[in-house]
Amino acid sequence: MLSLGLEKEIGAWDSVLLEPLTEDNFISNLLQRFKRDHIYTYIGNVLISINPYKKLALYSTDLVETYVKRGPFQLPPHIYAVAASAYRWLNDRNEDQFIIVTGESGSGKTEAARIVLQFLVLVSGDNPEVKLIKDRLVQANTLLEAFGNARTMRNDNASRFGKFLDIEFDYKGDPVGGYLTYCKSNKLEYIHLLKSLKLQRNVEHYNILQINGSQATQSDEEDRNLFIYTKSALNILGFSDEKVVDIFRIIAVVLKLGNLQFVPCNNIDGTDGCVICNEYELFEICELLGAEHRWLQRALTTRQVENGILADLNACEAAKVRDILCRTLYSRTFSWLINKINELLKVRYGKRKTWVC
Ligand SMILES: Nc1ncnc2c1ncn2[C@@H]1O[C@H](COP(=O)(O)OP(=O)(O)OP(=O)(O)O)[C@@H](O)[C@H]1O
Repeated sequence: MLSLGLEKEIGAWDSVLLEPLTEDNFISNLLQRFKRDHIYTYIGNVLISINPYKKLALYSTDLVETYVKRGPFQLPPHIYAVAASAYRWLNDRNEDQFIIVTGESGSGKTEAARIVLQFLVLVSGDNPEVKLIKDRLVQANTLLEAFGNARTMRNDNASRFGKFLDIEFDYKGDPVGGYLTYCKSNKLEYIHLLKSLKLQRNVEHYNILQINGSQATQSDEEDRNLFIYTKSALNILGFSDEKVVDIFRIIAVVLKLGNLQFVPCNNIDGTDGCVICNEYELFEICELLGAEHRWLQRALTTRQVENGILADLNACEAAKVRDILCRTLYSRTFSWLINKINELLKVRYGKRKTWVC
């Protein structure tokens, strides 16, 4: 069994016990503990977690069991203690539970929510029906990250939306379904972020790997695995192969649309117009969409001024139209995906209580 290392514990587990309780003492207690890899500290019944940005031996099945058996504050602060306490209240007192995870970008919220979900998977029942629901909850989370997270300056896996995962339980404390709600933020709308979407890296690197095979770097390998993982999550959630291909086709269209470049040109009548300088991309997009080339070209470079009369867009306007099309395609695909996931997670029979994370 993983040692709890109680003898190595340092500082105050609970900040409210600090004497005197000043900001300086509070920070230096957190720092002292963090230096010894004690990333968790309580402040009353709130858990403070400091991102270690490295793998620590803090999570295991044995430790889950230990925290399930013991009450809060009997063991060092841990996210398992929070999850165990919520699970206990849910079962023993039949009360709905909320776990609110908050912090700045890169502070470890996504990771914390994932650890809580893993905890739930380990402590709840194992009959085939429950197992199926648990698999779906975990895969739903994987898909949300793949489609809704992107690499930013601060975080390789930054969420571009806020989310509520509502898990519903039966009277035995086993999950019977769930419901995902996401708050679309502007972050998901910014087109330049599409360039760093995790899925893009996956799709791109997967293609590169297909061609280059053995020359894969470690990060290519990682991206390839993520791509395969995402694909298998879609399959586990019950998306048909045909639907999976459709989803990746739309992602490819969005990425290729983003590559289109418009160069200014002058029309005979003296007005500004533009042409697409990398037309091969447009041909590929049309092939993926099953659309006719001249129609898409017209839609991107002109606008209707009156019934049947078209006016050319300048290069800047055309780029805006391209971006709006990308954004709309991506955000509708994302909403469609969430709706499909929710259909799959829907409770089939009477629920008893709720846990929201
Ligand atoms: N408990 C942890 N142990 C080890 N590494 C961690 C832990 N929590 C977070 N990390 C690391 O920090 C990175 C950023 O964490 P995470 O994505 O959870 O942040 P976040 O708060 O959800 O950010 P955002 O708000 O931008 O989505 C993770 O990819 C992981 O590498």
